[in-house]
Amino acid sequence: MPAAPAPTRADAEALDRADPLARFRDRFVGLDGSAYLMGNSLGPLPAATEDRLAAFTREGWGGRRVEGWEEWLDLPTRVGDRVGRLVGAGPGQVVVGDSTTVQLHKLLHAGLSGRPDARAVAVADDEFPTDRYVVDGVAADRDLEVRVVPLDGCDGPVAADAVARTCADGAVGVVVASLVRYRTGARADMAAVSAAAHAAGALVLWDLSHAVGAVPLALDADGADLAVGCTYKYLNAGPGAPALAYRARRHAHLHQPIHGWFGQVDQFAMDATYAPQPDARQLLVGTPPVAGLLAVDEGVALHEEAGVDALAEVGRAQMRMVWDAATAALLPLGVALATPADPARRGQHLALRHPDARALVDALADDGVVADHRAPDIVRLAAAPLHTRFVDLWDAVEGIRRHLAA
Ligand SMILES: Cc1ncc(COP(=O)(O)O)c(C=O)c1O
Ligand SMILES: Nc1c(O)cccc1C(=O)C[C@H](N)C(=O)O
Repeated sequence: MPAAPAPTRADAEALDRADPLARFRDRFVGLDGSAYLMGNSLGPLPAATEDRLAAFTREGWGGRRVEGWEEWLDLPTRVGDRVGRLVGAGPGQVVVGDSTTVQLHKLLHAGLSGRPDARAVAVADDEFPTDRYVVDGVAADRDLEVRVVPLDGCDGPVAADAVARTCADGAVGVVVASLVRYRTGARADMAAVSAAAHAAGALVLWDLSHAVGAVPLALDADGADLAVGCTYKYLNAGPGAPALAYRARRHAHLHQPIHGWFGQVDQFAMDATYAPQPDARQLLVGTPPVAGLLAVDEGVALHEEAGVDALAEVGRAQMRMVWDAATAALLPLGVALATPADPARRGQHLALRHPDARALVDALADDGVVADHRAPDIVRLAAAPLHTRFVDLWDAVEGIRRHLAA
C-alpha cells in the first residue's frame, strides 16, 4: 500500500474545524489549551460530573442522609444497564461496582465454576499485570495449570487460532484476555476469539479497560461470555471509579464466589442464609460506591450524547491521522509503530517504540504535551475523541520528531 501523504499542522487544524465532536472539549474541566493524551489512563473531569458530585454531597449525603439510599440502592444495576447499552449488552447483564481487579477475580471464579473438570486457565501473553496476578492467584487456589496464549506477533492482539491451539485438548476452562492491549493498543476480534474458545469448551473473560468508551462494542452479538472494564479511562468517571462486570444472560447460573448482602434476594429481610439474586445483582457484593457510580453515569451520558457512531468515526480519523503523521515523521528517525496498521485491529492509542521512550515523554511534557511511557520502550498517545484534538496528536508527533532530530 502506498504511504499516505504526511499530514501537516494545517491539515490537523482543518480536521478539528470539521470535527462534529469538537464542541465536547469545552465540557471538560481544566483542559484549556493543553494536549492531554492520557485518556487511556485517567480521563479528564467532565464539568457535569463536578456539578453532579457537588449536588450529591450537598443535597444527597448532606441533605437526605440515610434517606438517600432510596435513590442509591439500585445504582449498580441502573448504571450497569446504561453502560450495557453502550457496549451492546441487553438489560440485566452488567453491574458497576468494585475495582476491575476485584471484578476479574469474581468473574474468573464464576467462569471456572461452570467447568469443574477444567485442568487449566489461559491468559493472553503480556496482559496487564493485575490480570496476570489474578489468573495466577485463582489458578493456585483451584490447583490449575496456567497457559499463556501467544500473541499475533509480539505487538498484535490475541487471535482466534492461538486460542484454539492453546485450548485444543479441552483442558482450559476460561481464557482471560484484553480486547485492546494496554501496551500496544492492538485490538482482538471478539467474535472470532469467542467462537474459537467455545469450540474448545472454554469461556472468554474479556478485560475491556482500553475498549469501553473507546471503540464500538457488541458484547451480546459477538458471543461474549464474561467481561470487566475500567470506567476511569475513556468513560471519564474519575480516579478509582467502580468497574463494570458483564455476565451473559445464558451464564446466569455461573455465580461469583463472594456472597454479600447486595447479591441476596430480599436483601432487607436480613435472612441468615445466602440466597443469590437470579440476575446480574448476584455479581454485587457490598455497599456500592455511590459517588463513583454517579460519575460513571455522567461519563456514559456524555458518550450517549455524542453518539457511538460519531465517536467511532472521529476516533478512527484521529488514529489514521496520528498513524500517518508518525509514519512520515518518525519511522526515518528509528521509531517503530507497535500499534497494528489495520484500523479494525486497533483501539484508541498509538504506541511508539523507541529505546529513549522515557526521555521522549519527558521532552513532550516540557512542551505541554501529556503522554505516557510504558517500560521499557513504549510511548503511548491516546486519542479520546470527546476531548482530544487532531492538533494535540499532531503536536505530539512533531515534538518527538524535533527531540530526535536535535
Ligand atoms: C487492562 C487493564 N486492566 C486493569 C486495570 C486496572 O485495574 P484496577 O482498576 O483494578 O486498578 C488497568 C489499568 O490500570 C488496565 O489497563
Ligand atoms: N489505574 C491506574 C492507577 O490506579 C494509577 C496509575 C495508572 C493507572 C492506569 O490506569 C494505568 C493504565 N491502566 C495503563 O494502561 O497503563
